[in-house]
Amino acid sequence: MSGEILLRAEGVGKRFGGFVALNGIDLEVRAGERLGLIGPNGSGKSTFVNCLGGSFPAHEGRFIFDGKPMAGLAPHRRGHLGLARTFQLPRPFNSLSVLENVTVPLLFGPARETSPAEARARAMACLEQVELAGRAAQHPRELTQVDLRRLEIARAIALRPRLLVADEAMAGLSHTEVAQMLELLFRLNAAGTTIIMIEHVMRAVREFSQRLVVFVAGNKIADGDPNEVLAMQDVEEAYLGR
Ligand SMILES: Nc1ncnc2c1ncn2[C@@H]1O[C@H](COP(=O)(O)OP(=O)(O)OP(=O)(O)O)[C@@H](O)[C@H]1O
Repeated sequence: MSGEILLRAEGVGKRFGGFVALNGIDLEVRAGERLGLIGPNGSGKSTFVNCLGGSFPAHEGRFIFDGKPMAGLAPHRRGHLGLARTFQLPRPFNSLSVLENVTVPLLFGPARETSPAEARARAMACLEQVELAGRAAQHPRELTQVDLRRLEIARAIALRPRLLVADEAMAGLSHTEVAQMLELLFRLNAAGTTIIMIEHVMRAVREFSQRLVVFVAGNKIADGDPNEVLAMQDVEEAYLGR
């Protein structure tokens, strides 16, 4: 099921002033894998994803994605290479329709050679994948929380990423909605997308992850089988606060 190494983080470190947000993180993700990344608030999960996506540079270490070092590449170039993410707080263009929200990145993003008609068709296919096609003409403010998160995923998968990082896609959703989002992420994974799930909803992480990584205070303290990792005493103490 899992293949070659798609992403390798080597000694990634990030400081904000004197504060160490990430401390020499080593991590490998295999193609096709479903990886869960958990940790208490402020443990560095989003900082790791921001460094990976190129929002800001790591102070030390490097990311190698699909065999290519990512240092110095702007976020849109990384998107072009097959990296995508969703954000904790969905940030759609509120003045555009749902369909336009997915079309625009295709027209003006790295794949801007796409014609408007092709972009529209591909955007519609993405909306179908996330079961939002029926709301294509609506505006984001008319969407429920779960549909906003579906839209966030549709925008992220528009460029057909090899790796999708879902950053707290379940936050604020009901039990049923969490199940629906899980089903969607499983489907994307089955279609070949490698997924890193950053999540506080433990039920979802347990069900989804083939492997679990734990960050605490900028350090990776565990990396392995989810049940074994969750049973580790320092994970319980640090993460679950016992
Ligand atoms: N741009 C920034 N400037 C200064 N400090 C920052 C910045 N971004 C993050 N931090 C700090 O780095 C630490 C790690 O934050 P990060 O958002 O990566 O944690 P997280 O594990 O994603 O937390 P959460 O689960 O709450 O989203 C926190 O102490 C945070 O305050």
